[in-house]
Amino acid sequence: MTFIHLALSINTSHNFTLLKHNSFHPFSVSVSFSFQTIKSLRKMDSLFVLLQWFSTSMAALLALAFLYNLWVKARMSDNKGNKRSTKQAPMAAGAWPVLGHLHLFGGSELPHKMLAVMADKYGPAFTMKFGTHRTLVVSNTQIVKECFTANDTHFSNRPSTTAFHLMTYDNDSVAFTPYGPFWRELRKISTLKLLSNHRLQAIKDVRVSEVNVCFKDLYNQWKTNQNKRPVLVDMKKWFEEVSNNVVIRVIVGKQNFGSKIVRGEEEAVKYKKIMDEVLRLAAVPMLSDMAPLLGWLDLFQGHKSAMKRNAKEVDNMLESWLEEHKRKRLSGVTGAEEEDFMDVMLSIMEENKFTGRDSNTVIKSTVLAMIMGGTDTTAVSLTWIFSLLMNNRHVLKKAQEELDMHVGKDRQVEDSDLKNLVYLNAIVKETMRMYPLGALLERETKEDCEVGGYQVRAGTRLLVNVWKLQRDPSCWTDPTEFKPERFLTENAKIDVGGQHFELLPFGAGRRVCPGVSFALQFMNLVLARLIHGFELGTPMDADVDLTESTEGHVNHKATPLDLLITPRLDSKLYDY
Ligand code: HEM
Repeated sequence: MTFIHLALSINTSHNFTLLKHNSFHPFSVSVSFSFQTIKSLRKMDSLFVLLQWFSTSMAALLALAFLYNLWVKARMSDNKGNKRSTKQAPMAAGAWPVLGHLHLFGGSELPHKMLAVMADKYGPAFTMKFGTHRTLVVSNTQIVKECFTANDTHFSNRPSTTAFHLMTYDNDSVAFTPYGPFWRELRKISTLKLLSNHRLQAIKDVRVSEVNVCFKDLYNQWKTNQNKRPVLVDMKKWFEEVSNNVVIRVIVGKQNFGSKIVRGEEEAVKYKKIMDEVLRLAAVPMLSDMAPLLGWLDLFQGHKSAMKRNAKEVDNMLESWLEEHKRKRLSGVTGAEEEDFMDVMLSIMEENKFTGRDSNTVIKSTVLAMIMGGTDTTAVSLTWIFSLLMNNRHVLKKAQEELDMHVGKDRQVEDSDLKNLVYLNAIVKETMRMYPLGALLERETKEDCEVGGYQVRAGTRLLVNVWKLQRDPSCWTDPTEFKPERFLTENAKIDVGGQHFELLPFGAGRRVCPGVSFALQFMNLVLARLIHGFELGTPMDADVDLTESTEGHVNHKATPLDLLITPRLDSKLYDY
């Protein structure tokens, strides 16, 4: 009401001023005409009704304009009332209706490399349209820092896809559920009960024993090799095997599971088949995810029904593991020291039910998120580490010297040695700098915010070009060269935990990867054991092909990594 009154008084006095001062002005003709018209109308009965109608309409209009103005002002200022920019980040040229810039992708060029070239043209923050999704692409340390510090709560949702929705219980999953109390609780449980340094220490023996199984197997491959010459090993497969051994053991308690995949045991082989299918289908581009208008075309490809079929198999597998765990708990077989992550989740869910959520689904989704987060990622990273080492033999030699100095040649490397192996640690960081698995990090804004001086509207997707960031010449000297030494000298203080925005292989902010310590501890142990215990070579001493693959969600090496392996320690040390 107050606004209407205010508007009314402004309206009246304004008209009056006009009438008074414009008598001889060219405008005065019309103004005095209106004045005269109103005068004569006053004589008619309807004059007051008309005047009332006119002023009420004007008042309503002005009130609306006033409210609109307030709303615009509110959009233009943040929670603290500071003025927000109205500037929009530049939009890349070449967007098509419906598809946006999607048509530019899908060729042989890797998306992160294409976006890096575009950033050189449009700047460190620019906008694109992926189908109907407006997306802000950022690739500069300062701007990325703004996203994950001042604006972190805004950017704390991760967009899902049809594949993840159908196959990974995304709404109940720590990896995809929207930021909020449920996510916070799941994240706390996963961190405290599986991924914290304390928990990693507690399950150290289990982890190391699973690594040992694979090393024993590697040694036996050489031992049974004719004439005990170097044996050629498919290292990509071997890394998958060892990472599955460790992750499946600590999460669902199954021993030597990854090794059984190779030996052909039914359950392990079935698991591998199902998980490979999840990864394959998750990499299939679905039009409905980008341009809902064209979503009907997905029907012709049949991927959606394949996803549903596979989701059923994933669920059956997890359900049978859950039933096994419940039976064991009922029979009292599980002691506290033998508890795996699924056991821990079961006991937590017995006491702490999430309202409106099915406990079994929450357990299955969390277990699946940990398996998916922990296996492929570490195996692919190890493949990159060894590929780079084979192409930089001086680095390999220096790492072996560090091991010989700290560990000697009379015993195997232990978990406790890792903290002293600074050069090895630098090799891992340098590899993750050059070949980040998540070359593009994706998030979504929940609210309007400002990034790099540009207005970002709620619902906009954020794409951080980690690959470009980690090769930025203003942050890194000789950025395209493999130089682990940089992490011992000029970049010694930079780590991978998400606090240094020029190096983000595990992401940043609230949704940073919770498995950083788990992954580093595991990868450093495998790296140390392998280069300490074996001489490594390539067939014909050739360089390893470093082509990155355009398929899938992680940035992996396109071709196999076959290495020649020969033990370098006394044979009695291989009886792990
Ligand atoms: C070399 C190994 C690994 C790499 C490079 C990696 C990388 C990443 C990245 C880039 C993200 C997204 C972070 C963000 O949005 O800011 C992520 C999320 C996640 N990772 Fe990892 N990861 C690795 C190992 C692991 C392991 C070992 C686990 C668990 C056993 C794990 C579990 C997860 C989970 C659950 C999330 C989702 C977190 C959330 O949304 O709250 N990751 N990881």
